[in-house]
Amino acid sequence: MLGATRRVVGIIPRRVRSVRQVHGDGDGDGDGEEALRFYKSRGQHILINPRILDTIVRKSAINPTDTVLEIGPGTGNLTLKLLEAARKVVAVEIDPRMVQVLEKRVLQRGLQGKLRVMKGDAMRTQFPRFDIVVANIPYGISSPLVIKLVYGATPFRSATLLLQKEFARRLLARPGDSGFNRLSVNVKLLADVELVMDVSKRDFLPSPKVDSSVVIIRPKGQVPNLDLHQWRAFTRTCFTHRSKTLGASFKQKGKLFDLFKISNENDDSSPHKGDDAQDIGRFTSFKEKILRVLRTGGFEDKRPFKLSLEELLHLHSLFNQAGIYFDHRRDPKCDDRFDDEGDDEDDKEE
Ligand SMILES: C[S@@+](CC[C@H](N)C(=O)[O-])C[C@H]1O[C@@H](n2cnc3c(N)ncnc32)[C@H](O)[C@@H]1O
Repeated sequence: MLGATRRVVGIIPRRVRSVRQVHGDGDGDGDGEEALRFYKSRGQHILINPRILDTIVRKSAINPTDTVLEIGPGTGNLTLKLLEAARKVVAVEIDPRMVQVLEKRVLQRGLQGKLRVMKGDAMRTQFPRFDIVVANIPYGISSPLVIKLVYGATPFRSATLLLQKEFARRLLARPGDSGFNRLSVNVKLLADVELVMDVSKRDFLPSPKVDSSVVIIRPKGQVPNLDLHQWRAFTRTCFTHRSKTLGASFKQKGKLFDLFKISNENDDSSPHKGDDAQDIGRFTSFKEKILRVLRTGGFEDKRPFKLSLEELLHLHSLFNQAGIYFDHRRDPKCDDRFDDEGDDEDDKEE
């Protein structure tokens, strides 16, 4: 949307030089240095501090044999450094204007043989094989993108990501921390996250309203033996109201009914399936079964954001042992659904 954009060139003359530096060769010959409009709606905040760019590349520990996946290369400030360090860079960019500038700059350096540009939405793109991810991503897709990487089918060594600071804190949060939510626990199940550094809003052009942080996500060597769809549906149910007790959360009629339907669908042997009167009776005993599981495990009075990963895994297995499921889709190979993990109902209220 045009109203949401910010035309940097022209408004702030002092910055014109910087804008040329971010998307041209900076020699002032006008070659590839035409004014670019940066779209806020696309998260177009270009990282212009060379010290931060160098640190990101150094901390990523790129091997010369690596294929690096970069999401949102923009005008290529990071891409050029990645191309020097890696065997190959696969860059996924949605904005054709950015692709044009990027390809021109890469050509000028003679590095085009190492770059593969995939034009399109990273959330709709099937990533090819890669060893590591290094990216200053558009913040609007942080949550689904992190889940797409961590829960995706492609094994990788690490993902160095520049993220909104608050979002990064959620990835780093521990049980009991105010930021600990469904995203934190889902990422924690499969990966370790390390904070590299905080980055000021002044290091971008145009400056965003928020500060940023660089983190490194490293997939764990061992993946727990459980159906990840079931797990993610389970954490969605638990964290809808992060600070309510699980007893109160699971007593909500809508939630109970959804679970009843899912568990009922899974129980093909039920002799009373489809019988209304029997269904009411079965719904009541289903509710009691849920509460029994919570009580037996000592979870009824616990709040999800205070539970450790191990405790949540234990509760999940207790539910499954009792025949209670959270998602009717049972195909663990199906990994194409990456909904937003961060927004539980309590977050929306904040
Ligand atoms: C924060 S800028 C980063 C630019 C550059 N990597 C840098 O560090 O300066 C984000 C980039 O992601 C692109 N982008 C936004 N949404 C995208 C999406 N869904 N898929 C792929 N690229 C996207 C934007 O066009 C923009 O170039």
